[in-house]
Amino acid sequence: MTETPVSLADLRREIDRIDAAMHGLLMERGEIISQLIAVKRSQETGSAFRPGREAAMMREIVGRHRGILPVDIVESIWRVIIATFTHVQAPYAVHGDVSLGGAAMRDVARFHFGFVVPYETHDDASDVIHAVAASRGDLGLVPVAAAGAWWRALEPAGAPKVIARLPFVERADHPAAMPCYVLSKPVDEASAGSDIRLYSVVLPEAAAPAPAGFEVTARAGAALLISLPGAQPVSALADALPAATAIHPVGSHAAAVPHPV
Ligand SMILES: O=C(O)C(=O)C[C@]1(C(=O)O)C=C[C@@H](O)C=C1
Repeated sequence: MTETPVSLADLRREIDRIDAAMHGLLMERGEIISQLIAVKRSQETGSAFRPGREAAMMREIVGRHRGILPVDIVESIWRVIIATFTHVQAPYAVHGDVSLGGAAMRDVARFHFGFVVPYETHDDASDVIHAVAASRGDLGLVPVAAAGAWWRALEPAGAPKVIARLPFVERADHPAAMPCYVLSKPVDEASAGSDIRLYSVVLPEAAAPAPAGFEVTARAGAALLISLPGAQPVSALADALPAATAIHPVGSHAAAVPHPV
């Protein structure tokens, strides 16, 4: 017996059913976010961002993804959902440092935060840090490779800190690939996801060698930005750098999600 081929109309009815279900679920998600706003207000203070939670969600989503839909789209859709629902909880803007290219920075901002969240450009990291510091709860985007010792402005206790590193999902052909740090006014480490802590280190002189066994994420003369995995205590850094004139925590971020996992 030959099977009756499924008609185009039947397939489109299936697509309509799935789209209606997805839209319904998104609206239901919105209702949960309304409840979450009330719970967060009563339990906590400060910013709505939970970058550690966001990284864990991306890990789950990328880990279970299968099929013909490119993982880029899945990542982008959920980034926009999460960023937009964060904006619904408490409006914020994203400030991008365009010193390494406006197009690449815009791609990073739009891919991860969508179009509802306002995006403003700045000529350098220092301007971004000022904008974040002067805001109620805005985010800054600074390329990891930005010039100068920009991270030194994050040293004072009340100054903005690194709370995430983008892209969350690490793969060779990422569509918004420029590595960037996300800055915000200080949040607690648990919220940021503390897989990797960042330290600003100042060596006694510009020519001094970087400490062996530590990942130097950025360097400008004597100023270093060092990434310390969660397992490595900061005392190890201090021990390796007896001559350092300063070691300051400047934030933390979740480890990237590798893809394929
Ligand atoms: O889980 C939370 O605390 C939320 O605010 C929800 C949510 C989301 O939309 O899933 C939004 C913002 C946070 O950064 C993390 C997740």
